[in-house]
Amino acid sequence: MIIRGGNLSIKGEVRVPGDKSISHRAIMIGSIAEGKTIIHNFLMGEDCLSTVDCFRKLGVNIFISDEDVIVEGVGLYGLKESKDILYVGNSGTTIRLISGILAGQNFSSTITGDESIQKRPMDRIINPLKMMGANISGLLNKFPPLRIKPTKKLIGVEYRQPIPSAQVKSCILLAGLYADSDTKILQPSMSRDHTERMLKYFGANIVTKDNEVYLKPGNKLIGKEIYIPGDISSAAFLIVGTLILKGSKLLIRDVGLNETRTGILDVLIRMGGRIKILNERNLNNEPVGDILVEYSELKGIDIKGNMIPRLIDEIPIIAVAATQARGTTVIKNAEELKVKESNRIKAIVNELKKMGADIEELDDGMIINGPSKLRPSNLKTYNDHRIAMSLIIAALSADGDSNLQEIESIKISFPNFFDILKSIIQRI
Ligand SMILES: O=C(O)C1=C[C@@H](OP(=O)(O)O)[C@@H](O)[C@H](O)C1
Ligand SMILES: C=C(OP(=O)(O)O)C(=O)O
Repeated sequence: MIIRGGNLSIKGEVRVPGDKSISHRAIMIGSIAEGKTIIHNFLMGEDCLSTVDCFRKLGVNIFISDEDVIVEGVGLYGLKESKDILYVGNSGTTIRLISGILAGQNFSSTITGDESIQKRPMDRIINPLKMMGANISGLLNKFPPLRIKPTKKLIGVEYRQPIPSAQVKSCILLAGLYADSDTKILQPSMSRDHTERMLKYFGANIVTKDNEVYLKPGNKLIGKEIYIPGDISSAAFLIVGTLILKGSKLLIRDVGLNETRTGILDVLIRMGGRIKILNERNLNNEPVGDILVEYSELKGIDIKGNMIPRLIDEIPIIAVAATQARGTTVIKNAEELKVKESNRIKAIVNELKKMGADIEELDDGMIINGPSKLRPSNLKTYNDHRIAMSLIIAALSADGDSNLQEIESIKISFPNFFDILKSIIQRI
């Protein structure tokens, strides 16, 4: 696809599609709750549709109409064995969270996904699930396909997470619902807490204190009505586009502002970004608000430590912002980026370098010196949605035509990305 950059600004008011993490959890927790769950503003991205497909295969009725989804929950013990292998497509969240639920069932399951999923590490869930008594194995004990068989009983676990992963935490908590004793998770630093919030909203006995989560199994989960806020990870591309394209100003309405996800806003504000939060409120146990952003002169900063899990998926687009910032941006402690849909450190460094950015790869991050005038280039997306959208924003700021290969992955998390962009981009 050709992206024509140069002399552009972003103007207007938009909503981004529903949050991907919360959409997955609404299907999963709705499926094992009793009664109906009605989900508004569900993300119709391919990853969340993979979750829908898996739970349908497990015998759950899920009805999709426009943006609403109705899940007829079957209760904790109402899932049925799937005749087919469960296929999660490109979705790490699906395979890791569903494994926690399947570990507690009295039937066997096999789960796999696309080429990228087959290379992503699953020992991080296999090990704690085994500590809980689960009968789970993977290829070389690490990779999909995962095979989960019934176990006599699951026991609660006290698990100290070696890395701050929300997918691993959620997997253990979902398995913990089926255990016959309490589960406690100690996180090295706080990762996104949507599972904890939603389980509580559905009636689970779950408490978070500092970086620790306690779950007492035994409560029934009861179906609910859920309004899913806009995905801050999708909003991030529009926010950075607005910050770096001269004369831009954008209002993004109804975005999820959960503190475990707003690292991107904290960092961009520290870089000098003019960003305001308006109309803050609560939607089914999740904070939501509007984000007003304007073109800004950015400066380089250091991004590391506990901040990383709060913006892990936004690092590629932060790298794009950093190429336009005065001074040096150093991103460290982000080695997790190497085991996402692609090696996102290598991917974004290679492609931004082609565009003329002064950027250096580190083992756990990158160093970017700015500002650089980016030039149009022939760019690869590594079949990774976040790399594709980050490069499109970079290409919009370059004078001339860039050519991007393999952009279909954008449908994973932001299916109407181009429609939204077209509605707010102005040629000047
Ligand atoms: O729990 C979730 O919904 C997610 C957690 C993060 O992964 P990790 O838990 O592997 O850090 C994130 O990168 C992913 O996009 C979604
Ligand atoms: C890493 C991501 O998702 P997942 O782990 O669910 O594939 C992402 O959306 O950036």
